[in-house]
Amino acid sequence: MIAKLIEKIKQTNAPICVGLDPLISHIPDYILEEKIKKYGKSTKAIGEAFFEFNKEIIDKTYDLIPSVKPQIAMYEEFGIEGMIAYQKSVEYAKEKGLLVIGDAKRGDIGSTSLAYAKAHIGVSDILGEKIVGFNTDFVTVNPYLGTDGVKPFIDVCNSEDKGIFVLVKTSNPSSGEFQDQLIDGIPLYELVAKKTCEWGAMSMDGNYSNVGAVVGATYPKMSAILREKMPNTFFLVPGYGAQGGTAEDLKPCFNKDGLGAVVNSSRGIIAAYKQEKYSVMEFGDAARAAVKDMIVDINRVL
Ligand SMILES: O=c1ccn([C@@H]2O[C@H](COP(=O)(O)O)[C@@H](O)[C@H]2O)c(=O)[nH]1
Repeated sequence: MIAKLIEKIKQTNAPICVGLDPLISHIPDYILEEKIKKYGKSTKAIGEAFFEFNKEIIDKTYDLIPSVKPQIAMYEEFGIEGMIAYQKSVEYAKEKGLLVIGDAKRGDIGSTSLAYAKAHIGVSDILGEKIVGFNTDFVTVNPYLGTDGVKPFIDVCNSEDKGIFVLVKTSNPSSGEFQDQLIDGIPLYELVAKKTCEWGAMSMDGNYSNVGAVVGATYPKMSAILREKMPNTFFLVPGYGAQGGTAEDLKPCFNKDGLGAVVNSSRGIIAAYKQEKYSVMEFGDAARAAVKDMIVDINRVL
């Protein structure tokens, strides 16, 4: 699957994914009011509003980008109706030819991880009938439980041609609390990186592995170390834009061939219409313009 992502990045010349992280405060009033009129102040209204919002963002950007990354938490907040909006958004993005990275940060004991892997990137068997759950192309994985918590995801990557991104060095301010702790003189994030490379060797897809790494844009010195230690690992890089990561900060995430990373921006794209020059009706056009700016900004440093 990573080879497909790389192919689409080359086609679009855009190593980016648009984060579909809707919040009620992102939804234009005219959409929210229409849904509330129809369904009342309910989770159904929010789910419908989220899908309409995402659909417009996808319609206005799909020809420019290789991928989207819906953040499942934003949908889970609204229970079943939120999850329906998640699934509909995943399906719609795929219909438009986009690859979908489900940001769910799953991971548990082996048997439970297998269920998560099947739910997000795999297939399940119902009395001989094969069915898919969310059917995303990639899912983010929390490695805290170790190899038996990650291996089921790798098995599913291999059987279904899918991919995962393992949390290695996250973008948030407190990420160092655990991730930077030294163990025998080596920071934990480097140990996780080493393990991720070992896991990656079990699922190579061309020059890169289907087992990628989440590496935050906000720690460029650490990204440089990781890039050197993980030459065959593709990075999913959050933290650009709203969290302060700049194009210069992203540079170390890429290999010399200009590949090796896909950069996420969520609020920076989907809430771009909040700038003064746009009206609320133009939220899709604002997202398109923000994507174009992001592509130029990143290509400038590659
Ligand atoms: O280290 C991490 C891992 C995941 N994320 C997720 O990426 C987006 C970032 O959103 P922005 O609005 O572009 O800041 C969000 O879904 C996070 O949960 C991350 O930020 N850092």
